[in-house]
Amino acid sequence: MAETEDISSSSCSGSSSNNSSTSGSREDMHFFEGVEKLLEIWFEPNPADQGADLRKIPRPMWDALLKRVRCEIISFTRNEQIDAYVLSESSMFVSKRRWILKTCGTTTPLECFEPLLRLAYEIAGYNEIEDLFYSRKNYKRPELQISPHRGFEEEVSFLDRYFDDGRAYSLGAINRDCWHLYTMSRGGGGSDVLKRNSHIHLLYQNGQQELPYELMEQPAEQLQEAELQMMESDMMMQPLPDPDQTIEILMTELDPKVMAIFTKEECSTANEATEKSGIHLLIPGMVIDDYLFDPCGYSMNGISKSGCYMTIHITPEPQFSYVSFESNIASSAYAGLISRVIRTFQPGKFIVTVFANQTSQAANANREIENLGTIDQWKRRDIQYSRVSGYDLTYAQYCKYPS
Ligand SMILES: C[S@+](CC[C@H](N)C(=O)[O-])C[C@H]1O[C@@H](n2cnc3c(N)ncnc32)[C@H](O)[C@@H]1O
Repeated sequence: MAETEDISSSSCSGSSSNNSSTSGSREDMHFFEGVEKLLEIWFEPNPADQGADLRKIPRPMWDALLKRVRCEIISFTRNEQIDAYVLSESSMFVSKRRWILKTCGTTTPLECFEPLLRLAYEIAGYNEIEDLFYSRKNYKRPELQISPHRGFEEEVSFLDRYFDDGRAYSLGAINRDCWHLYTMSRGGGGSDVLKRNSHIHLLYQNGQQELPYELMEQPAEQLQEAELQMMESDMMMQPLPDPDQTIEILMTELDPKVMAIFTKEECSTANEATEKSGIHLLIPGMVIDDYLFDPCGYSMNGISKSGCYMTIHITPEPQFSYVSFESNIASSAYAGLISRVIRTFQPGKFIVTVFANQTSQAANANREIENLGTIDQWKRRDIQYSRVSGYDLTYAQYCKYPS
C-alpha cells in the first residue's frame, strides 16, 4: 500500500520563518510534519515480580532511548500514577505497566522498540507485551520521513518482524484523510514479543510429537478448528481487562487567528497561551505542564491524580497547521469534549478516533459517534467502526461547512 499525501491543500495563507532542527524543506518553503506517530505498549503483569514498574527506568536511560528516536525531553511532571514528559517533538507517558510515546516531525519511534523491550525486561521487570498499538494519521509530506517510517507498509514490515499475529488496518479514505493502525494483543490470541513465547507457536516449533493429544494426527481443517477452540478457551479463562479508553482528535486547516496564540509574537509564555486559548478549560482538574516554542509551536501534558492524562500539540504555521488532542479520560458521552476541543481550535477538518474496551465507561462510544452526524458547523464525511484487540474502535472524519 503506498503512502498517500494529503492532497487537499490548505486554503490558509501566511508565512513562517521557523528553523527547527526537524523541519524538512522544499527549497521554497519551511515545513514541519505535525502528524505524530503514536506507540502505546502495555506490558503483562509479571507474577514473579509484583514490583515490576516502568517508572524504575532512570532518566539517563530515557534520554539515551529518545536519542534513537531523534528527540529529547524538555519538561517533566509526575504524580503517584504517571510520569509525563514533554519532548522536543511531542510527549512520553510512563505508568506502572503502560508506556506511551507520541512523536512528530521526522522522528523514528520504532527505532527504540528493541531497546525499550530490553529496559522493560532488565530494569522494570517485564517479560511480555500484553498489547501494542502503533497508529498515525497520513503524513502531509511522507517523502520527508526516515526509515522505517517512509510509509505504513514499511512500518508494518518492521513490526511484523517481532510479532507473528500483528494486524494492520487503514481507516478512512486512503487517498485523502486517513488513519493507520497496527495492533498486537495477547488477549486477542496474538503472539508474544520476538515470536518466542506464543503458546501455539511453541507447540509447532517443538514438533508434532509434543502437540497435545487433541491436536495430533488431524486433518488441517480440524487442526485449525481445535487450535481456534484452544485459543477461545484461553481467552475465556482470562479475567476481565481493566477499563481503558483513548480519544484522539487530529485537526488540520486551523483558524489562523487561533493559531496566532501559539506564537511568541502573541504570547510570551506557554501559560499565557494555555489560558488565552482556553486549553485549561478542556478537561478540568488537570495539572498542566506546557511549553511554547520559539518562534512558534506549543506542547502540553496534563495529568490528574487518578492517572488520567491529556496531551495537546500544536503546529501553528498557516501553510501546514496541525493540532492533536489525546486523552484517556473515561466518559460515556464524548460529544461535549469533542465540541469543546473543536470550538477551541476551529479546524477546517478533523478526525476523531475512540478506543474503548468492554469494561470502559466509553464502551458505547461507537453508538454515540454514529449519532453525531453534525457538530456545530462540522459535518461528518466518514465513519468506520471496528473491533480490534479486544477494543471497540470508532473512526470518524468531519469537515467544516461552509468551507
Ligand atoms: C513540537 S511542536 C508540536 C508538534 C505536534 N506534533 C503537533 O501537533 O503539531 C511543533 C511546532 O513547534 C515548532 N518548533 C519550534 N522549534 C522547534 C523545535 N526545536 N523542535 C520541534 N518543533 C519546533 C514547529 O515549527 C511546529 O510549529
